[in-house]
Amino acid sequence: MRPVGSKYLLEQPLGRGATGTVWRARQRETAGAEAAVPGQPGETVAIKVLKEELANDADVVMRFLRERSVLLRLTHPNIVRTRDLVVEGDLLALVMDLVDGPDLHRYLRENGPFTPVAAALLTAQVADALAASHADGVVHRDLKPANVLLKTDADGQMHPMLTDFGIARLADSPGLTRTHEFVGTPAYVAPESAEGRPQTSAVDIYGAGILLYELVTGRPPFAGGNALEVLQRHLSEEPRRPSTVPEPLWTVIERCLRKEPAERPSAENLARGLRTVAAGIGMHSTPTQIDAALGVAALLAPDPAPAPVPETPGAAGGYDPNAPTNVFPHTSGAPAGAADPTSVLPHTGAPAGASDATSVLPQTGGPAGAADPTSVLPRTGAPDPTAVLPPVPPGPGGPPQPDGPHPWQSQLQAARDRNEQTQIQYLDPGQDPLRRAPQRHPQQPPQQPYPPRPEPYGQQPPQRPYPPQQQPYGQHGQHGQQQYAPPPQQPQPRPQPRRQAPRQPQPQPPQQQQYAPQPYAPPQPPAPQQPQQPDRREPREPRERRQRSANPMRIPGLGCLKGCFVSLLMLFVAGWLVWELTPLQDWVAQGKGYWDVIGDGITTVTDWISELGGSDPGTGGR
Ligand SMILES: Nc1ncnc2c1ncn2[C@@H]1O[C@H](COP(=O)(O)OP(=O)(O)OP(=O)(O)O)[C@@H](O)[C@H]1O
Repeated sequence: MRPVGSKYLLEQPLGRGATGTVWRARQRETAGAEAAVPGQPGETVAIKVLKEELANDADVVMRFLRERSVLLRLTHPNIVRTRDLVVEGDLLALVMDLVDGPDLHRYLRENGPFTPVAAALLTAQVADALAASHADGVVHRDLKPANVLLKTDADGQMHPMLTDFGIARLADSPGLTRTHEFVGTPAYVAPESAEGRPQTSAVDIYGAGILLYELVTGRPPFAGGNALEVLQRHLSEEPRRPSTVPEPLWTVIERCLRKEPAERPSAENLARGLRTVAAGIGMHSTPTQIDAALGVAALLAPDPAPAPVPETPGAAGGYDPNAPTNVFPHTSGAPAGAADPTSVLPHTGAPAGASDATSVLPQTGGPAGAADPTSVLPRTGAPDPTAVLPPVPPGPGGPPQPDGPHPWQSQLQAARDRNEQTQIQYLDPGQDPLRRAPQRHPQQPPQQPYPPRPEPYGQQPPQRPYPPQQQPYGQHGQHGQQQYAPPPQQPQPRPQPRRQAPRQPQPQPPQQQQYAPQPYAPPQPPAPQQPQQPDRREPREPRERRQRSANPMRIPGLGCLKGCFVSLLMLFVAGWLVWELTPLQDWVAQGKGYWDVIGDGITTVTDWISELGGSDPGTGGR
């Protein structure tokens, strides 16, 4: 068991993420006044120990200190509370409430998608948490199922708890993002983050839209392919409505996933809209509730003053001068200088004497032209591509100076260039040189050069096989958060056939029947496929089944049993013919040896020749 500071003992790792490892830990002593929750000796907590490379980054340490008061004061029933922040030597750790339950990512993997009602109600609570944090000026920026923990309360209900607030921002380091390419998860990244445009709290709404989509379908809308391809899809592809998503819920998802941040709803309106939808798509919805759900678009007004994300880590406000004294209580045993604020902060270039925590998230961006270092794609129209990486004052131990474009910039630019150069041309099959070659199967009609791509969501992961009366999420119209949470004592049954369902798609009754029988149009057919997927392979022609030879006498290379048998038969017959038709029998009877027989044969032939010569002397004498 490893101590963290003087107050905590790490007991057991709970999981590892991109930014660190989360441990189950125990409190040794009550923390000091600097902690938001002093805790009691023996209490169990969760501690996220940030990766060494983060802890060793002076810029990260500075922001860790600067934002501590923001993180510590962020409290909401759907936010995992940060109790304390520990800086000790080269260790940075966040002490949190321990949430005894799986994260949504794991839960989805193990239980399959949620019903639309359940997904809407769950996401509404996540939106509540976002509304609270946005009101406080804090943008999460890494919203994804893995960052939503499911907490089981005393009455056995589960609630979503948003965690990892501030971590994405802590990980925003020019040095780190240059060497580690990307902070964030491509499947959940908003287009403006991907492109390096200024970010606001609307990035969290985009994340909530992706999360909601994944809850009802089992997968995020833009997934598959490498990270770069996924980012491109965020930028250019419109999400399509899967047939299992009811229309009002799709209205919400679609609004959250708008490419233009200003068109996305505020977190507060999102929560309200989702509850309205949940009430109107249930099995027992009243006509009024159904009408309200169908008109949900009117509720989804954007945030008139979205919380901005500071563009440059070094330029965001200043640090709390009180913070070091609050945060370094455990450093007595640390190596000299390592945790000393005076040895860390000067390298960061942070303006000295900056004020309180509210200044951590300034209302204005950083220097013009600078962009968020977590941006992975170049800002459109930025005069200087290196502007993606803001200047960082050099200093011993400080992050390295940027000296060129971000690796992602070059990669994406190259990919874009490739895309622009590639012209899709549809060839007449008769003109296609590849098709002019002799055809193996001339009887087959020529195929289309680009057959339509199969609908990727055509095979939706199966929904939970709850009969309606067991649907824990189907009880709509009762807005209490307790209403839809699945009781953990009754783990969702997952009969074997469900697991196999994706491989053996069964004709299923439309999912909508389960929760919204009346108002919705029948599932729409998938939108026609854009023809710009040139790299889709044509489906392979089914191979002809190998057939056994119809000719029983065929001896392929004498390699088979039949061949051997026939060869033996032929040898036997040949042997018999030799025995019968040659003087072999006489020779054997006379006991002659092989060479005697040969010698006799030669003598016979020469005698016969000389006889021939002697019997026709006249011929020879003429
Ligand atoms: N407060 C907590 N209580 C209990 N378990 C937690 C807590 N916070 C995180 N975990 C668990 O720890 C594991 C790792 O969490 P972490 O946040 O590091 O992962 P991640 O979100 O995938 O990574 P990252 O956000 O750094 O990219 C997860 O499985 C999560 O369920």
